[in-house]
Amino acid sequence: MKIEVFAPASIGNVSIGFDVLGLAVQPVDGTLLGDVVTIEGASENKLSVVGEFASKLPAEPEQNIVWHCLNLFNSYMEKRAFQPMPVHLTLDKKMPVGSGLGSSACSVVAALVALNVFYNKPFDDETLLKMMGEMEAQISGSLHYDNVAPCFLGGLQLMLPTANKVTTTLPSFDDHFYIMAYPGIEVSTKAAREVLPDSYSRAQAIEYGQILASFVDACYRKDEEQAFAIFDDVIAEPYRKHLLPGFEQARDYLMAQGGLAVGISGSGPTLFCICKNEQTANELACWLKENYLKTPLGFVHVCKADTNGARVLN
Ligand SMILES: Nc1ncnc2c1ncn2[C@@H]1O[C@H](COP(=O)(O)OP(=O)(O)O)[C@@H](O)[C@H]1O
Ligand SMILES: N[C@@H](CCOP(=O)(O)O)C(=O)O
Repeated sequence: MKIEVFAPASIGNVSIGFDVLGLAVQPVDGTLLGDVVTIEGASENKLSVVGEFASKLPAEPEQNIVWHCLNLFNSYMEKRAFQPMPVHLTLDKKMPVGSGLGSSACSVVAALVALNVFYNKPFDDETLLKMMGEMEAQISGSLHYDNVAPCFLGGLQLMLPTANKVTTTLPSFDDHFYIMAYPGIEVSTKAAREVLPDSYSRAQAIEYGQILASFVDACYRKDEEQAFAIFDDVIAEPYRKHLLPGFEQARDYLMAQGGLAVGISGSGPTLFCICKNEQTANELACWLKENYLKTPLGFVHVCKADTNGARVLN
């Protein structure tokens, strides 16, 4: 039996919900923007890494997060007195690393979903999410679910403060277009977390809470005007924007040309821009290709919300 699982790219934070809001996205042209993990039985555990961005990962398979996922999954199996089997995992690394597109989350989610399907789903979604969070924390230095949750479950996910339920799906603006512009340079999530202040003022806390609450309320009422009226990232963008060459100029241009909102996807350097109609999205995508990309590895995709999340391909 051979199982192939795809896990999509995501926008961490979505500007206004630092560590607590995330949206899965898929290009409208059908490109698979995400990682694919294939699993099959084998005589011993093995990980092969292929794909466009395979060379950007550690050469030793044991240092790949997919290998850590296998070990973690097997330890959960043993705790439940299930006997894990040796498997051959193949990671098709389609996602650039350190991109702000939730690249490590794609590998983590695809690997853990593939393992769970291979063993006929011994673990429920909540248990899998906890495993995914643990793996993401290992890479970025602290626990945040805003990439793994949308990547796994699809759509717009709001992380909850409760212990027994990690995330809930918000009604998203599914008709809108999300332009994703990856400039082709790397920004490490761990390093981009280290530039943030340890504490924020009372005024900043009030502003953050008010903007996020206003957006969530608007999602439920499909009130686009309220949702995007104030879409300011007061937690991360002011401290991270210097890591993204040309971000401020691009944001100002895109907003002046009809973008509804512009922000840093995850910890960057990918920029996202939300548009109401496809023609504007295509025009702004062309401008970003010419003005925001820094190396030949960069790309721009016009996307929609991916409401499916991780899925078996075959
Ligand atoms: N399968 C994998 N996918 C992505 N990164 C991986 C993987 N395995 C190990 N890594 C390492 O984890 C780190 C991921 O960096 P990070 O900035 O968190 O990426 P991203 O923001 O794109 O998720 C890099 O040092 C990378 O070498
Ligand atoms: N909330 C995190 C999101 C990181 O996303 P990534 O795609 O850059 O890994 C943060 O902003 O640190």
